[in-house]
Amino acid sequence: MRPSSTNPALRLAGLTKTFGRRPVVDRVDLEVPRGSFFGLVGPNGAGKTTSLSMAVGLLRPDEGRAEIFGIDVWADPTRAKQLIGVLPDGLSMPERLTGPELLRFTGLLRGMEPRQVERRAAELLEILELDGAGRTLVIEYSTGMRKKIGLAAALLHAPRLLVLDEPLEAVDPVSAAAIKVILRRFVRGGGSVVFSSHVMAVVEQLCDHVAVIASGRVVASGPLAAVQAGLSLEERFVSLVGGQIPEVGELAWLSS
Ligand SMILES: Nc1ncnc2c1ncn2[C@@H]1O[C@H](COP(=O)(O)OP(=O)(O)OP(=O)(O)O)[C@@H](O)[C@H]1O
Repeated sequence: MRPSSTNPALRLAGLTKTFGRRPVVDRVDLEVPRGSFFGLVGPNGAGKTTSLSMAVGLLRPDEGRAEIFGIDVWADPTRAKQLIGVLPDGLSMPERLTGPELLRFTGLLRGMEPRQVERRAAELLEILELDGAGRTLVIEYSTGMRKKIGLAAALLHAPRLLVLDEPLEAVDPVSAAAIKVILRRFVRGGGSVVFSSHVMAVVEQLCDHVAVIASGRVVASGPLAAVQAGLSLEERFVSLVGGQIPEVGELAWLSS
């Protein structure tokens, strides 16, 4: 099975999710072109994680569609999920396994050949500097180590699209550099990446496309330079989202 050659890597159309009475994702339309490095930014609670969860088949939308290379994620999840690697927020994964065991488990679940799993797992553990923790259970991992093993699990089957929720959060600078190298190489090799981040500098450094989401709506989307509109991404973000630095003068008790 080959993904159709004309469809974007990811297309969200009218994606909507309501919790309680409030739509937290409100008719989101988004296109991630194939071969792009796509950044999704937005304030806390904007709906990034909820959108990405619906996009990859982890959370059922109330309305709208999510397509991966033209395949409807909710109508044909098996085909769609073969094409993606996902690093979800919060990362629920089997924790009473070591890193190598977790990758073996993931690879075999994906139907991979055991020797291929071993080979790729060893390479990923080494480049992500997790090989020294070969006997440590994932439950004992630090937050950054969990991100890294989650990323390794997402990469193992060589997907065509990576969907990553804050992949660099809590990751040390050396590992962050390794992750950036891996992701750039993945895109150079024809893969597509969409990731959420709060770090505008990282998005500017890595991405060729970006979307800004606020209160569940996409307020800007397209090639990075077009969205920036001559400003830094941070300035543009603040102007789009309408943020103001809050008054903190009342916290007098913080002064000694
Ligand atoms: N399961 C849930 N039940 C009720 N409300 C939820 C649920 N999941 C998310 N929300 C709400 O939906 C809104 C969007 O949350 P979401 O996690 O998608 O935002 P986000 O943009 O990823 O935020 P952050 O940048 O802080 O991670 C928030 O107001 C959140 O409280």
